[in-house]
Amino acid sequence: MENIRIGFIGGGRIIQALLDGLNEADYLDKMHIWISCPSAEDDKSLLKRFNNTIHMTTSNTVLCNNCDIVLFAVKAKLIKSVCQEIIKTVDNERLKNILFISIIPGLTISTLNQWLQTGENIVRIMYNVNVAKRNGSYAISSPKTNDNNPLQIYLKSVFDKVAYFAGNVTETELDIMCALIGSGPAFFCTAVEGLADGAVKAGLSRQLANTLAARTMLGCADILVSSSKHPAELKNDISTPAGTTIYGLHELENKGVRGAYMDALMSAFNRAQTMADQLAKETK
Ligand SMILES: NC(=O)C1=CN([C@@H]2O[C@H](COP(=O)(O)OP(=O)(O)OC[C@H]3O[C@@H](n4cnc5c(N)ncnc54)[C@H](OP(=O)(O)O)[C@@H]3O)[C@@H](O)[C@H]2O)C=CC1
Ligand SMILES: O=C(O)[C@@H]1CCC=N1
Repeated sequence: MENIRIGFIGGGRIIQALLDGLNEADYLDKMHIWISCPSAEDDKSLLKRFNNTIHMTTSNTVLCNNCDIVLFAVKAKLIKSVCQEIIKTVDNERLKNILFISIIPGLTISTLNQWLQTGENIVRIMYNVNVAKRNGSYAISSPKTNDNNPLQIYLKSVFDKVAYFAGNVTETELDIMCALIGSGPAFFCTAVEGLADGAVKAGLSRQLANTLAARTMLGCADILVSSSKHPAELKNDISTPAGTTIYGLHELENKGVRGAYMDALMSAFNRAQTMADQLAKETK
């Protein structure tokens, strides 16, 4: 297992978050990691940042020829051309031995399979930027035939170092999780930013307001995760009758904050499904 080589096609923000987390787990130097991206030749900042523990190339073909697991981490609009490039340039037998992973929202295993034509060696994963601090969440969607695949077992052991495993789920559930865990950090950031802005308006310094808003969210999440308390219970514990909190909560209800979060989740989920449909049409 220790000799398994993982390649990332695309080395952007979500891959760097994963590498940060694995580095913090003291695991990066025990792995064999390749990254391919157009800027690999000119930009050595990732090599520096990870102490040359990774290999970088501009060639997706070189990466596929050197890796057992290949994870697609490019923008959705590029994925078809990347797959076409790979099937043209990499030997067919080699392609069949690779476990392909996609973290691209919506993109289904069936669409990827039509482009790659390598059988059932395709798995979808969704995870989030929180892996950078080993506090991520992830889920897998894969054909049953991959359950005992040593490459998938190894991949899971890697993600387990930096993220909570939400389970083996259907592809629709993975799209819901894309909205909840993938986009969720951005949704929470808007709450942190709004609360901090309010504190600044009331007179607190920007730095203190940002730090305290974020730390308040962190502490609250810790209680909810460790106690399995319902969020409404914690909210009720905090709300003194005729006190400050219930006045603030009334404002949030007047502005429809819960409906706004529900709409945000549904909109992100629907977007993943629309992207899936658009990508599926590209196979025709
Ligand atoms: N950001 C997030 O929180 C999450 C993102 N995702 C998904 O992951 C994917 C990547 O997202 P993210 O990391 O944020 O995006 P970024 O824009 O940060 O990174 C994209 C990467 O793709 C590389 N790239 C561009 N063209 C090619 C090519 N032809 N071959 C190989 N690599 C290429 C870029 O390289 P260069 O810089 O050299 O151009 C860059 O390293 C997206 O599909 C996104 O939806 C999924 C879950 C969470
Ligand atoms: O915004 C996006 O499309 C990606 C997927 C989840 C988080 N970022």
